[in-house]
Amino acid sequence: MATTVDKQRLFISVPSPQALLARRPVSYIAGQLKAKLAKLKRELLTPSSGSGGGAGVGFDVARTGVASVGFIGFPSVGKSTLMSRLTGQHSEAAAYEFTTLTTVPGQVVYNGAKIQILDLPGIIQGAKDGKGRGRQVIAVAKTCHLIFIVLDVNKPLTDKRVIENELEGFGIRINKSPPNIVLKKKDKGGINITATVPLTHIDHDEIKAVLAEYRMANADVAIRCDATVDDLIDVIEAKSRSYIPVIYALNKIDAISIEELDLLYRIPNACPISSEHGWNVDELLEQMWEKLNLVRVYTKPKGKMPDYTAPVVLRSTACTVEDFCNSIHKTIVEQFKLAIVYGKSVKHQPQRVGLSHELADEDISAVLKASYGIHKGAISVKAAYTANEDDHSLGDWEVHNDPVLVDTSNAVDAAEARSLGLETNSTMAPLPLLQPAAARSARTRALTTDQTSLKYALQAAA
Ligand SMILES: Nc1nc2c(ncn2[C@@H]2O[C@H](COP(=O)(O)OP(=O)(O)OP(=O)(O)O)[C@@H](O)[C@H]2O)c(=O)[nH]1
Ligand SMILES: [Mg+2]
Repeated sequence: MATTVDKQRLFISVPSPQALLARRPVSYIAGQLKAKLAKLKRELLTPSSGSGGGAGVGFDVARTGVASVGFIGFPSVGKSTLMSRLTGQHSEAAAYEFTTLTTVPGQVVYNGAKIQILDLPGIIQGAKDGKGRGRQVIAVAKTCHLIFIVLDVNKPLTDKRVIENELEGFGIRINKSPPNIVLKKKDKGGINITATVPLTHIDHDEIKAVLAEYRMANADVAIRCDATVDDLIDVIEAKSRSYIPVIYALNKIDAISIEELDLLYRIPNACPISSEHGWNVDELLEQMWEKLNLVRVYTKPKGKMPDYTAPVVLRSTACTVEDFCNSIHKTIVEQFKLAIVYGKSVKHQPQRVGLSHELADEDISAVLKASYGIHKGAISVKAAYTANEDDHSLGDWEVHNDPVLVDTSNAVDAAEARSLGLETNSTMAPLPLLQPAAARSARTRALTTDQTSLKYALQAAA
């Protein structure tokens, strides 16, 4: 009898093989729970057929300029006052909360770049969970290239953390770059984890738990940073994450002492300002420029100094010669021959480069198109254009930046050519901007910048 009881006790105290298998290390369970939570959060924030987290009516606005900057902050911290100060665009500002109810767009031109500024309604704690119109507001901020978190220096600094949490909870990663983790799904072979640095925040069980939660049974995971579970989840959830730089605009410094101001300067990525008085707004713009990381490319007409007044501004993520050409006119790439570049992006000054070359800030670039050679007949046109005469901006650009080269020495009467503003020597001098009337003249039809005339010139020369 006693033996039976003992057997029963033994049976109860020893778990079954299935239970043993099911038992997982604590880190596995922690990873599983974090992954489950991240999935649920994403489902909550993903708009389901027209409702939910997307930007609603009056919130999303047409994007203009090369980059956009959104203002996020509690109500009445001075966002609209700052907007009016930076752009000259009036945005209603008042001493009561929730003065701004929709997105108010404006524009600032800085270093030749047109930057869109979006004044947004104030948000409150719980915004990401749908309080107020918080989700719509943060959804607009999530599509911006830079966010100004505007804080009132008279309010507790804990407000900064609250706003950061709201943005983080919405998938915005502040002043961070994507974690250096490469995840490759496979068809078979199980999970293969390699790490090039010691992992102090995560172990293999946790990684496997997260991958299992996302139904990844076969994958290569290459970790090249001391990653956390959240980093791994961010890589898996990459589609719903936005890595956006942030500047903390610490507003209303007119109401604090110099000693307090000194303390504010210690906060990283912060800029103390007074939008009402316009104090230190210049520094804010400088910081904005640095964070936006834009690339200015100056165009250079042949035989002339580069045009420093109107750079072509590109984003650093799309700054190849092809992007440069496309930002001027999409037809340029079709006729592209080579670009001559001076500046930081090239080893030799100047250097001939192709479409895939990446340009650097303050580079100087001249684009050459495929040449048309007409050696018979009256006029020799070495380079020609297909610009539409009606498209004035393109015509201007082309003539100023890649001028038609004309050898008029052997055919066109020197005096007549001079009266048309053409060079008459044989050195293939750049052709100045042609007047439409002159362009229509029969004698000079071949010299116009439109395609019809070019065809005529080719026929006449044949
Ligand atoms: N002392 C001081 N007051 C300021 C400053 N900037 C704004 N204010 C005042 O703060 C109040 C709120 O300004 P708004 O610009 O309307 O604030 P907001 O953040 O746009 O507010 P909501 O649209 O409600 O979210 C107004 O009474 C402004 O005059 C500043 O630099 N110093
Ligand atoms: Mg406002």
